[in-house]
Amino acid sequence: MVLTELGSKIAGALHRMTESTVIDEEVVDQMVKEIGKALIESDVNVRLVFEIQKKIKKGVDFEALPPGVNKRKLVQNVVFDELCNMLDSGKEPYRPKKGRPNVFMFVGLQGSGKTTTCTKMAYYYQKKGWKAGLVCADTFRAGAFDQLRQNAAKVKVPFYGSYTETDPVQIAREGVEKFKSEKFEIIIVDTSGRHKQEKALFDEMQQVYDVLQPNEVIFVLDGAIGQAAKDQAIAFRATVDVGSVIVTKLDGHAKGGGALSAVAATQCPITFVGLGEHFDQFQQFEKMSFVRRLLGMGDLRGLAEVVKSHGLDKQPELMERLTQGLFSMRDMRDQMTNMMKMGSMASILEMFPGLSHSQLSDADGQEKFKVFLFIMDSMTDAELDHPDIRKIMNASRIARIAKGSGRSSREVGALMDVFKQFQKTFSRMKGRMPRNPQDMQKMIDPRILKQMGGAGGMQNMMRQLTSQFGGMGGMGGMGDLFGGGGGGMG
Ligand SMILES: Nc1nc2c(ncn2[C@@H]2O[C@H](COP(=O)(O)OP(=O)(O)OP(=O)(O)O)[C@@H](O)[C@H]2O)c(=O)[nH]1
Repeated sequence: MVLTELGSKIAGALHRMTESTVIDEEVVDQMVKEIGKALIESDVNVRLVFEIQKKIKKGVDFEALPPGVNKRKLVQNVVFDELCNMLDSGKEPYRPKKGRPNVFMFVGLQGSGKTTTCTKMAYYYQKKGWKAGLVCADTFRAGAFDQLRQNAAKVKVPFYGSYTETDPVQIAREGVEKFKSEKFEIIIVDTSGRHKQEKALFDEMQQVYDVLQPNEVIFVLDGAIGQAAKDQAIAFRATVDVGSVIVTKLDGHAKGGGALSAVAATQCPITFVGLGEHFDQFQQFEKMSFVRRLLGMGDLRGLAEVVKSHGLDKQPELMERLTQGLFSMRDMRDQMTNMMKMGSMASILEMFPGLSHSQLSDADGQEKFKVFLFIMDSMTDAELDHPDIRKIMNASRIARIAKGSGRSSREVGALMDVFKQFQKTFSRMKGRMPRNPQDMQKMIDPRILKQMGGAGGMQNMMRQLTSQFGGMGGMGGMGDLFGGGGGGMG
């Protein structure tokens, strides 16, 4: 889970603020204090935290507000914006281009997760239909060749390396030339992360860089180091032209907020984050999506990507029913089976509005899901297909299912709770998503609409969203998120 603790603390502070009967300066001050404390605990630089606090307070200057403004919404929006600003590097990373070679050189200290991340990125692009290849130019660490080769084999990405060649520059050049000649589009070069001396490491990096002239140098950074990330990023950038950063190990590390904000402060865009050891525990980093997930607001864009990359959008019947708010236990079983194939559940669940800070997010989703699948295997067809299984559940059914699956009645109850959450999420989708820009316009607060550049700006945004989700059902618009018509996640 991405920074669960930080997210739930900030979301908690916001929630307490919105629950107050009157929203005045005192209430906002308390919320700002709590948010600051949560950020500092996540190792965000103290000075930056003070700045954020000041900006939030300035942004919610009640005295300057015209009457009738919804203070709760305003405060929420200001906090959201300031968190996004904290993660904004202000620079755009290199965007690979289809149909031509895009060479990425990975740099980073040993143990940062560089080799794993090379594989994750190759796999990420391969799943999206790009022709990706991996080159091992780490000749210093004895096991590096085998590690990358085995990783590459696991995700079925072509690999280039040499057991015998000791010159990293030579291998990098040969590997990249080979992949270029075979019309590979994403060519990823893993370089060494350690040397006897730091200078030797930086010299080697520079030599590989000079020869390859990569399209982008990606600096891989361990998120667990918190705000110390700033010095590391600056040191690497002083040697090679680092274009972007991938922050790893954001799963379960309390200091992740510090690392992310520190990197942004160096004006290096973060492109992806690593969320576990699995090759698909890897997500594109986009500040607004990230903050939405952090605060438990869900992330439609990320969800759309997952839906698409796992072919869920190609199950029209299911999608049609989901968008009508119909969701049976069998549907949940099918989806859990699909999701099990993808590694940890946590990163998927946090994309669901309302599930982000749920009981499932903290625990190891995989293990819990296995138990749930055992339990569902002991249900009858009538139970699995019932439009609302909770209506027919009673003590004797629960006891029968528990006995049949070898689990406890409490675990059957927990499954029913999770089912309720899924059902709630999907029923919220029902009929909520507008099908065209005009409908959407009516739903949006006029001040926010103004910020979006008025009706024209919003239509532009809708068009962008349509093209983003366009391949998912052919009908266009976010209403097609799940391939069906009319639904949405509001
Ligand atoms: N929890 C977690 N572990 C990760 C993540 N990324 C990598 N790791 C683990 O971190 C450890 C080091 O990763 P490597 O990929 O071998 O690191 P490296 O930077 O290539 O190391 P050198 O080759 O020695 O330079 C491995 O155990 C990885 O499984 C992540 O996002 N989350």
